[in-house]
Amino acid sequence: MKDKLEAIIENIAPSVRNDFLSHKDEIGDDILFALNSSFTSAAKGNQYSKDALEFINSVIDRVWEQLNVGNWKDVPECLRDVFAYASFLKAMILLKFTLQDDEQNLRQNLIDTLEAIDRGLLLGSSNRQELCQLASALCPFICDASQKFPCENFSQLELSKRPSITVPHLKPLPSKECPSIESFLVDHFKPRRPVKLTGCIKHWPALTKWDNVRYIYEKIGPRLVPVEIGSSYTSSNWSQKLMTVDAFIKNFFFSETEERIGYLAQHQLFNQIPELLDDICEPDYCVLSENYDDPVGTDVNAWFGPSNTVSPLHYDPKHNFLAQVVGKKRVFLIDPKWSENVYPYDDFLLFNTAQVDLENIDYEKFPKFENTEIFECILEAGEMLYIPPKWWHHIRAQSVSFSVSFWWGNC
Ligand SMILES: O=C(O)CCC(=O)C(=O)O
Ligand SMILES: [Fe+2]
Repeated sequence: MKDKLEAIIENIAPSVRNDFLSHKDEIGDDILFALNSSFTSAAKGNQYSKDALEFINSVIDRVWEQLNVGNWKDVPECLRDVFAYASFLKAMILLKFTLQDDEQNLRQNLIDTLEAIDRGLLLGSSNRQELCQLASALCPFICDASQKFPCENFSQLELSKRPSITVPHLKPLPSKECPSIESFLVDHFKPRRPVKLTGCIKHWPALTKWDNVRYIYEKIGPRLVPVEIGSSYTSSNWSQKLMTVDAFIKNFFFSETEERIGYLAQHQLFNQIPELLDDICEPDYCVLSENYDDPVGTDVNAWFGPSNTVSPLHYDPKHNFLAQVVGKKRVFLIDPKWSENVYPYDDFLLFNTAQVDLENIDYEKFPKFENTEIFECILEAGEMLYIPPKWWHHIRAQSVSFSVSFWWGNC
């Protein structure tokens, strides 16, 4: 194992160094000095590495503070690059310790190393390929092959115990079996009409693999991911925390005492762990676009959680396929022509979220909602829901659920 890890670092370290040296003008002299000297000590792997670790930690702390100032979209790219370089160097230094250290500290050192890499991937923007490669090489050494789980498959876990909510004026959403791209274009994409599609993702390996607890544990268990905690993002008890997938599953799927809901929601898991892309496939319909002159990619997000996660009524600006891989979800959809009836928040952060809560509708406060037409659909594993841009949707998981969303269409 040590030889393999050593070889990987030797192989990718020079390209990381070349990368930050080529950006030296944007990085600034003091940070460049810190990165360079950390690199030199880490490469030597001698007793100076402890100082190098402190040094690089201070760079990481400093950049982390700067990353947390203001709005995320305004953060300069170069700061995120520096965060990635520093994270890689921290991982390199920690791995050098690991390679010199005795077996006793080995696993903990590897866990700390992977945490540094994942933080680099979550907040940084450079050297993604190198960080991903190192992370996936570390994972098998951290997983415990003798780990026991309370059940083999997620779908064996008890179904939702909460009473289902009552919503008036429900209409069932139409469903189609794998239409041609042409008929999907004419009947749904152009007129922006939602539909449930069956038979389109049945070839995905994820459909059989992701229900298996051991598969998920071995593939992504040690990885650090953002988890939303609380009943929904509009509630006052809501927070976000970074934790490993393993801890997330233990605390929020298997624990009998945990009352709170945890949700790995709207996370670009496939950018962080690209090997998961082998298990899924972008739907062919995503070739459709509203503007072919200015191609933009598809945003792929993971939504993984226990029963009863709720995404409250909101809309998104792009076309969306929500593909259900494990478990089932109940979805409510409302045409944008009824937007006034759902009382969108005024707040600039929540402008795409409705004040009307479908879990508990307050008709006195929101009288116009009474006459709103609502489509309902139960999305089962193997099915895919087309949600057109600006369509309001409220989604509640009725079991453990793993979905993948594709936001696409360039509008
Ligand atoms: O599945 C969910 O909880 C929400 C999904 C969603 O809002 C989306 O894909 O845009
Ligand atoms: Fe959404």
